[in-house]
Amino acid sequence: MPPLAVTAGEPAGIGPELLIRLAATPLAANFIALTDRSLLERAAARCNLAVELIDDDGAPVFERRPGQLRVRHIPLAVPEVPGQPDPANARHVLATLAEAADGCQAGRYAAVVTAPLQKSSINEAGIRFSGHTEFFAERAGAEVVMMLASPELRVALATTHLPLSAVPAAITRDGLGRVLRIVHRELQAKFGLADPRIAVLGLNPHAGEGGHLGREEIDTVIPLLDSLRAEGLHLLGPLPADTAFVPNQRERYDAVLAMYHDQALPVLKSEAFDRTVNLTLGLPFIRTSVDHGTALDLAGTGRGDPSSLIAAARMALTLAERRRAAALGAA
Ligand SMILES: NC(=O)c1ccc[n+]([C@@H]2O[C@H](COP(=O)([O-])OP(=O)(O)OC[C@H]3O[C@@H](n4cnc5c(N)ncnc54)[C@H](O)[C@@H]3O)[C@@H](O)[C@H]2O)c1
Ligand SMILES: N[C@H](C(=O)O)[C@H](O)COP(=O)(O)O
Repeated sequence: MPPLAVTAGEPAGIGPELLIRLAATPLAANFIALTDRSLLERAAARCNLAVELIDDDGAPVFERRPGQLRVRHIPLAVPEVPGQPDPANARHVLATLAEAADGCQAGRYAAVVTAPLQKSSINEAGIRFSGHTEFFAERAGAEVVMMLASPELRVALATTHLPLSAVPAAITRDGLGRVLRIVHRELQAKFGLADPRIAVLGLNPHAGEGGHLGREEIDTVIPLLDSLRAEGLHLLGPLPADTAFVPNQRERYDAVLAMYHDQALPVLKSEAFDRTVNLTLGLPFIRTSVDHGTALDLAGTGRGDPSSLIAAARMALTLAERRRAAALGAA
């Protein structure tokens, strides 16, 4: 199988140090880091870890031993200062994402795993950018859905990185319908659920309280859910978001569709910050990521927790092996 591409994200964040910690694990996967080699050397020194960096020469990938990391060198514009993102490096960060996406599409990489980047720094370089999810969607020409998943809970988002004031207008019947179909299809394909049960949250408090606290549920969500149920999708809701995550509710669904970013991610991040993975549904390639940001307060200390990156790498490996087995079975 081709290697898994891993990006380092924001050079001044904890990403490069997390890549070094990932390389030190015995995880039975071949990785290729898409970043600047000297950035990784400095990160290894900060972590006090000896990692053998091997320049990628395009040769077939060897069996990786713990402590080894293959590197495709993509140069920084300026050396990093931990904790202080420099917009001069924004194009470097985007070049690593472009190589990851194009390499996955060309079959050079089996999947991409991304470390966190600093969205504000890319915007400060004058480049409009709202996240990896949107970048990869545009690069691949695909309609996608963001999902964050822990071993206990999966949450997909109807809207991602946009101001809260823009959310109600972004919840349309067509858009929500496309999102739900992608989530349904990907729960089948990626998680092996034949008849996935999706709980859809309301937008308003108490799912609109019968129209007294907002009409989006009555005007948009309920008619859509009714029509998708008639197509055979197994949908619950719209459920009031405040109680949708209590234990007896969780038994009723395989995934939740939240209307906006902060409606559901705090639940997941507060209970499983170290084992949640961000994955992009709908792409023609496999992409997983951490559930946290650049942690600028920890960058350079070597103390960032690599658990979410390791979980993301494990999930990417599982999904890539499953995809490969399905392709071989179909051949
Ligand atoms: N996948 C991504 O690229 C991604 C994900 C989330 C946030 N971000 C970006 O990261 C930047 C900073 O975001 P933020 O400050 O809201 O959140 P953050 O996750 O960077 O930090 C929040 C708190 O959690 C701690 N923390 C985060 N990850 C940790 C880890 N692995 N180990 C130990 N502690 C950790 C930090 O030290 C901080 O106290 C923003 O630009 C945001 O957009 C990127
Ligand atoms: N919404 C994500 C989170 O809160 O973890 C994060 O911002 C990363 O999104 P991208 O994978 O699109 O960069």
